[in-house]
Amino acid sequence: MLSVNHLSVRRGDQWIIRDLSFRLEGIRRLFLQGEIGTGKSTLLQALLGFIPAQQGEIRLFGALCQTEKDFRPFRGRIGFCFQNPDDQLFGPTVLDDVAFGPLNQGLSKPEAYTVARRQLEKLGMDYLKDRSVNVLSGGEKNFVALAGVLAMRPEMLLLDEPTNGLDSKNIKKLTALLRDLNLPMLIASHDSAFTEQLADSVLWLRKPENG
Ligand SMILES: Nc1ncnc2c1ncn2[C@@H]1O[C@H](COP(=O)(O)OP(=O)(O)OP(=O)(O)O)[C@@H](O)[C@H]1O
Repeated sequence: MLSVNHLSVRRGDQWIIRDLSFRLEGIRRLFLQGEIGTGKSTLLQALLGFIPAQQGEIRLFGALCQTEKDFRPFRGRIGFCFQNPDDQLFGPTVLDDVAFGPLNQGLSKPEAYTVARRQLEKLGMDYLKDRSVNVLSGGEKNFVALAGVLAMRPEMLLLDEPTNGLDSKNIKKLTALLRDLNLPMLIASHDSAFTEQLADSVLWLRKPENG
């Protein structure tokens, strides 16, 4: 489903990821951990082709992805939540935002809005549906961004710090929700309790030698 072989990624004049290899197969939850700045977000973005890799191989669903164009057909099959949900919410309302993905996938307007409403209900967020995305709290934004991603029925999830802005009750809710999804997922998280609850395995990132 996802395989990474000897991947190296540079940002500016610094190597951020050096010679990294791993695979994500089956219904597994692989967590990315490491100190701040060790490249967790960089890796997730490289896996979607948003940041180019200098060396190594990324395969999505078996296909070798090298240029940005190679990644495009797979982005609709992979649900990605950015570390900052403001980077992916554009509304205007919560319901419009969640319906945007299904509309883009070719559903009719009534179908897309039905899917969006159901997804918000599943997350217990339907009470937000008519609100502007600009007035949501940080935690609400996280859940709405996740609803938008799940409404597209992804085959794999890449989540960047999904517990940011959530209180313990909502971290529990998110944990249960992700466990019930039965999807392969790669999750960057600094939250050790959340990781312990969900991770099948953990990949530790370290700062590479630069020079
Ligand atoms: N656009 C950029 N240009 C140059 N360097 C960048 C850029 N974006 C990030 N970096 C650097 O790349 C390194 C890795 O950043 P990244 O955000 O991937 O780390 P992270 O492990 O996700 O960190 P955190 O745990 O704080 O979220 C950091 O040193 C960061 O300063």
